[in-house]
Parts: sequence; structure tokens; C-alpha cells
Amino acid sequence: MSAPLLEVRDLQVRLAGRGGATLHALRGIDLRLDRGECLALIGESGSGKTLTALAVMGLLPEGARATGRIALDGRDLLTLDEDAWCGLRGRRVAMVFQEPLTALNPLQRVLAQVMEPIRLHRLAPDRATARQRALTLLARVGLEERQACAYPHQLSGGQRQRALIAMALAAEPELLIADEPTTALDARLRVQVLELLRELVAERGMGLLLISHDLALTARRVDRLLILYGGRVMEQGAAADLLAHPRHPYTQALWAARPRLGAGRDQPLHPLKGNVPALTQLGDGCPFAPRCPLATARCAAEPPGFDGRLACWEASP
Ligand SMILES: Nc1ncnc2c1ncn2[C@@H]1O[C@H](COP(=O)(O)OP(=O)(O)OP(=O)(O)O)[C@@H](O)[C@H]1O
Repeated sequence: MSAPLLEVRDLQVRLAGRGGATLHALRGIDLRLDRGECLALIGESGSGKTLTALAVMGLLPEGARATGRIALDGRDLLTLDEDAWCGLRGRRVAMVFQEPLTALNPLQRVLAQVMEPIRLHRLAPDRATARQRALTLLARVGLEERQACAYPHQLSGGQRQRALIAMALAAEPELLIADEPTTALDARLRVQVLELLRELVAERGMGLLLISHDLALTARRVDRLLILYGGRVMEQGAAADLLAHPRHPYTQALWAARPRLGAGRDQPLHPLKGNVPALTQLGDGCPFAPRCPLATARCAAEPPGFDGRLACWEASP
């Protein structure tokens, strides 16, 4: 059997806190992503989604220390030096960031920005070919030549997000990471961008790691879900299975809290009570224990292991 496109095993990330303190932010992330597959990392703000993505991109904050294994096509990325990273980043692994306005250069036309990775990685023999490729890619994400030749501020939010996707795809990466790519968009455009990403994954056979706090929006548009909380994996599985039978109390709570179409005033809302703990408040046990309806003394004292599907002492089989 060939190696998965991306395999993360027992990824632990420690950050440098104030006054020399160490913050244990990721506490053993395991994930696997195959070519042609969409995997969504889901969790509330602060659960560790972005740090997981940054670790895979080799872009952790200054002073961070990562241990475990992150393998791309079987090659361990945690052992790479910065030169080797530069050859990979943008080329084999690319990322679409949350805020297109900050990720795009305001002084350069969109077309030039999409041509840049093609030129940088020498993927076209000359400028004219690079230009043609960039235009084709921009057309694929729904931007006409007129929009391609515009500056970022002349485009709408949805068009800018599409331009950013084209830029990330320009060097034909095998792995695309999209961090909340729809946050800045309205509901209709969010769905459109997710559908576009899914089509691109199918066409190009790349892997997509999609980061989102919105289980309801994402769940039906990806193949698998990985639910994170407090820097740990709570549950993972095929999206359809997980929605039909969410087993972890956190997944159940996220799903119950989703906004529902046609919910009348008399229908009870199910907000998720409490907040994700700050890193300094995380104890030794299951991070969800303080908010969990099933928690016992054991949950607060000892973290349940992750068996490939679930990390919970109390969930019923
Ligand atoms: N540079 C940093 N220094 C200190 N703590 C950090 C740093 N970056 C992230 N953290 C902390 O690590 C934890 C995980 O952060 P992360 O950004 O991965 O969460 P997230 O799930 O992506 O949230 P969001 O949806 O808000 O981006 C949080 O408690 C966050 O405050």
C-alpha cells in the first residue's frame, strides 16, 4: 500500500509563553489524508486547528517546538531544514488564508500575483506561457480577464477569495490547506467557495485540509471530519457516519448547536455552554471534561486515548 499523502502522528506543539513559560498547545494530533480526499478539521476557536495547519506548513510561531511525525508522501517534514522547506512550501503544499485582503498584495494586479508562483517554481518556459496558465486558472475559479487584470481592492470579497485559491493552485500543489476560507463571505458565497474547492480536489487529485469552526456548513461537503478540542482529537471518521452517529459528547454538542433552517421561536436553541479553555487552564485530563455532560472524576484526571475513531472514556459504543 502506498504512503498516504499526509500522515500526522502524535503531533505535539509547545509554544513559548510569557516569562519563559511553555504552553503545551497541541497534545497528540493524529490524522491521515489521501490524494483526492477532503478532510475538515473542525472545532471552536482555540481548539488547535490553525496550529495544526501551520505545523504542516512549517510555519509555527517563533520559539515553537514540534515533536511527533508529519509525513508528506512518506517523507518526514519535521526533520527538514529551512532550505528544504522553501522548496516544498507553495510548491507541493500550499495554503489559502482566512483574509484575502491581507494575503493579497494590494499594489499588484491579481494576474501578476497568480503568475508569480508559476515563474518562481519555473513551471512555464516563458512569461507568455505563465500568463496564459494564470489566466486559465483564474477562469477556472470564475474570474474573467478583466477581473484578473484588476487590483485586489477592485474585486468583491468572493472574487478575492477565488483569486487567492488560484494563487495557491498556481504551482500545482499536492496538498492544499484552506484555513477558514469562507469566513469573510456571506452564506451563499461560502457554499460556492466550498463547492469550488471540492471540484478542484476531484479534478486535480490533490488532498484538501479544510479548517472550519462551522460543522453544519462543512460536514456535507467533505469526505472526512476530524473534531479537535483543547489541542487533542476528540473524534474522526467519514463525514456521513459521523453525522449519523456522532459518539463524542463534543461532536454531539457541536451538531446540536448548529443553526437550523425554519427553526421557529418556540424551538429551543442549543448553544454550547462555556468556552474553550485557555492553554494555561488545560489540566491533565480530557480538555472537554469541564463542559461535558458525561464527565466523571476519571475524565478530569486522565486523558482518554484516541483509538483512531474516538477519544472518550464515557461515550457509548
Ligand atoms: N503564537 C501563540 N502564542 C501563544 N499562544 C498561541 C499562539 N498561537 C496560538 N496560541 C494558542 O494555541 C491554542 C490553539 O490556537 P489555534 O490558533 O490553533 O486555534 P484555532 O482552533 O485555529 O482557533 P481559531 O479558529 O480562532 O483560529 C489557542 O489557545 C491559542 O490561544
